[in-house]
Amino acid sequence: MSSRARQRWHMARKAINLSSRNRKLLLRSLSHVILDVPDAAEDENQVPSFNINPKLLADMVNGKSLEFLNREGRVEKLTTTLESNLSIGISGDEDDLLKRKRHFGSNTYKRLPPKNFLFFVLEALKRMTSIVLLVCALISLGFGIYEHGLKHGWFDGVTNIVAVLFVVVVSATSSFGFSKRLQQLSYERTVFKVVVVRGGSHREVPAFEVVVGDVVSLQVGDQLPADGLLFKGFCLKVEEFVLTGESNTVEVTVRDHPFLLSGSKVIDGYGSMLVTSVGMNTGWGSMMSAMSREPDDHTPLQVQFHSLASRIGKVGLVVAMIVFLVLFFNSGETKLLDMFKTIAIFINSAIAVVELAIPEGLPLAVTLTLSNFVQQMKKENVMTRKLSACERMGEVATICTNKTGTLTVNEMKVVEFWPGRESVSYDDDGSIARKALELLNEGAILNTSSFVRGLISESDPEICSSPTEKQIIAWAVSENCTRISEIKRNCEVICVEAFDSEKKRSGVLIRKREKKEIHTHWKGAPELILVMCSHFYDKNGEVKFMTEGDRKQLEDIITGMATRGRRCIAFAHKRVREDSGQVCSNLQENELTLLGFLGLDNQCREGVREAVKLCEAAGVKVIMVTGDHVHTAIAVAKQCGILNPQEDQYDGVVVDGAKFRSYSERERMEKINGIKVIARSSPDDKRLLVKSMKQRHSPMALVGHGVLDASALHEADIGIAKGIHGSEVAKESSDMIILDDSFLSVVNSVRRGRSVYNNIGKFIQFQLTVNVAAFVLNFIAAVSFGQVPLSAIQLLWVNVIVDTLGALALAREPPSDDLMLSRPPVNQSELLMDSSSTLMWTNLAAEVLYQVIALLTLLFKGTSVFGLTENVTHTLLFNTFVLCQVFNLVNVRVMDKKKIFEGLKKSKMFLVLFMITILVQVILVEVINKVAGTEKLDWKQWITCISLAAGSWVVGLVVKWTHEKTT
Ligand SMILES: Nc1ncnc2c1ncn2[C@@H]1O[C@H](COP(=O)(O)OP(=O)(O)OP(=O)(O)O)[C@@H](O)[C@H]1O
Ligand SMILES: [Ca+2]
Repeated sequence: MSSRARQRWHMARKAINLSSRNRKLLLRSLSHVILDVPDAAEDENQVPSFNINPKLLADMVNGKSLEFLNREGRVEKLTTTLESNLSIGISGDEDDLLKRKRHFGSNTYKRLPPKNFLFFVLEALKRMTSIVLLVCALISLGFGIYEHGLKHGWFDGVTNIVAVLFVVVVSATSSFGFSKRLQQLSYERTVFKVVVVRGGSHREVPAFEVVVGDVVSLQVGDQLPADGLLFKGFCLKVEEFVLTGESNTVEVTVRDHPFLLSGSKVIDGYGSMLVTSVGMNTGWGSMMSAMSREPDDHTPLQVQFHSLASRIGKVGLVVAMIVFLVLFFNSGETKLLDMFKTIAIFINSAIAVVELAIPEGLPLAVTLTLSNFVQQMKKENVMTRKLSACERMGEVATICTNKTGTLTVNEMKVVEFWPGRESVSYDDDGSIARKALELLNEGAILNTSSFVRGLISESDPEICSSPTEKQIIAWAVSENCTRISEIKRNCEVICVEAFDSEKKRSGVLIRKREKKEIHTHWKGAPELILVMCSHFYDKNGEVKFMTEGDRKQLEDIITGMATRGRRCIAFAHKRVREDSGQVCSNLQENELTLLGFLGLDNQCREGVREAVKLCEAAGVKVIMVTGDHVHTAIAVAKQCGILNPQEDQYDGVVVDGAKFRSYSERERMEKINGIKVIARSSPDDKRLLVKSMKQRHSPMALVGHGVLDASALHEADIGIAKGIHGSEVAKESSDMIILDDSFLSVVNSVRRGRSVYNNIGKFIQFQLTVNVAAFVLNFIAAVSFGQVPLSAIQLLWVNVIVDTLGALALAREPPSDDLMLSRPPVNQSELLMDSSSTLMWTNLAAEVLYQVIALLTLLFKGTSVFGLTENVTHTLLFNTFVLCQVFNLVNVRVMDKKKIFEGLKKSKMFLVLFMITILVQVILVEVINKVAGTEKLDWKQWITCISLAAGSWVVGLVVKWTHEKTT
């Protein structure tokens, strides 16, 4: 026996032994028992893996019990108990992770089982129209059997029932598919990554893989993946998640308040935590579990169409009743038996009228289109978090975007260095004063919230941080040969003020271990740093007092750099006297010495200029909201084509954030139209911008990334977070995430959003043409002949084409390029009413008119003029009707273009469905005549049908041509 087989045999024997001891286990399936055993076997050998009860740990953090923590010997002791290490984390190998998951559980939460298909079928069955139709179909079945006996009488009744069930299944499928999509979205919404330290190196892992004992690095904007204890941190503030759903800001400190709750958000500072409970042991986990049922996120269009479909259905019912009554009172039957016979036929007609009238296809088409949108967008680097965003994207009239990484590439480059008043070019002999440069490097390395991923490689470390900080550190390392580990070894960080877009600067307080000195380092937007300085280092390394003249000169340097499009960062420093042992905890903000400026170049992304142009053509305004200097903003805006080369700061197109904030509400509303760039903005400006836009009822999309952008993202019509450099908090408040951070993806989703409306418009046109044409035809036929001309199975087939094939074929139509050209954004409230839909309505009316006339002529004249039998006439009618719809589908696909075959080759789905429909139609007419109630047609008759159907193309062309001439 191989060792593996022996092992399994061994396990199985153990299992049986075990289960015979424990009767309960036997009740479970055997495979389950066998799988369970390895734990038991292992547990027997190395009894309890961790000497602590997960429940107690959970209670400690939830109850914030310092007492318990102290009893357990604080974080240090707990770390040992949890077999972790505060500096190198857990080992993170498979066995270790498995052991932790077994004892403490994994960081996932139980989800309620999703609603199954049957649920939706029952839902659909419960609708009034379905019930009425089903009852009618049953009655018609009863009459059929009564009249013709079981053998011959069941057919029509059963076909009717199938037709009703078909309607039910279609609407259930669409709701089911939609609920699955929502579930997928709600799952994707909860997935995020965190940085953990395992085996001594930083790694990014999905939050649900975090285990108890993990050391997690926390930065501004992170979401806490689990409950835990802070053991190292600076000015860490979190917005705490409370079970009631409220949130409040809490300062977390290592000594007095180290408790961190899962689901909270870091809004300031940074730190590291030790994970103590995960998954269902946390308050967040149990809440998420309770909420895991898919949210009710129906989009406006869906709501609109659901109610439209059910309203039409009800109207259909009423009309059917009228048809029935008219027929009944006109029939003049007196004998009871005959009366029943007639009723049965009338009921069949009534069902036909209603079935064709209900556009179940509408909600289905919307659902399919939206699903398709989400899928396609994912391929194009956009993750949809809220389904309604798909539609709203098509309405967007303004896109407010930041600059760095979105309009520009994610990478920056240090291209200018000004120690003091002179710039340094690297071709120089490197005669920069050592002292100042050393301090600057120190500031660059320590005054940051970045961390090095993996093991530190001194020459080329992989730094995780914002593009700015990444570049600054890379510059210090490569140009100045700074050794990160050496600096970190020599200095201890005492206090930190982390960078955020509001403060626009960051600072640290460090203690030099050897020299016993304390230093303050600041870096940030140069104007802000300059005002804190009283001295400066000049190029030769001398500290000089900053006269007004010097200050002016330095300001000019800053403006000059900005005009060249650089992001400028100033560095300043101060040595603070070591007060004997006294803990120094605040950063000094005056009398600093300026160390120098760095200028970072940030090129525009490829294609941004074209994308901005495209937006302009599409009537979408682009506003750049950046934290950068006014001149930097102008330079970059000109590069991207947001500003014309002549436009200037003084034209009202560019405003300073401070000025924008100071406007009164009215002023802001007046000016907002002209604004194209907001510079030196704070996150609050974005909120003000969103608010004003909302007041103007102009739908807007906002791109954001920082933690402070969250509320603006939330309030914007469409909040778009950046995938790479966006904080978790920003992502959480967004409707969409651009995974590649690129502005091009935003523009692309506008195009896709428009195609959602476009495709739905096409489908409405198609579906309503069939509905109305069939309805009118059947109504007239029923009233004049007492019977609809189509047999039950023919009706069923027509309904299949109408409700599903059309939706399937049109929902996947790729967006055409001209969706963005010379077309204003869609206006939701005017949907189906605005100018672009006039064509749709005219088209619809013309098609219906043509079809009804053609078909009625066939119906009324078929027998009398052409001498056809009644059955051949009806087959001709049926065939022409179906072919008309298929031809019209081709016509509708391109809506307003005259070249109806353009791009047809690319629409694979469309072609396949087109072929299938025609094939089935041929089979119905030529092969299964008996079942379908048709008569074989000769080639002349086929040509007649096809020519009549092709008439719908002619009608379409005429309408499009007239539309073009009149507009
Ligand atoms: N890590 C940092 N440390 C210190 N100062 C910074 C840092 N990053 C940026 N700054 C300074 O703060 C200013 C604003 O930067 P911020 O990152 O807030 O811009 P933003 O609002 O995100 O704009 P955008 O992303 O459009 O460029 C910059 O011009 C720069 O001078
Ligand atoms: Ca229908």
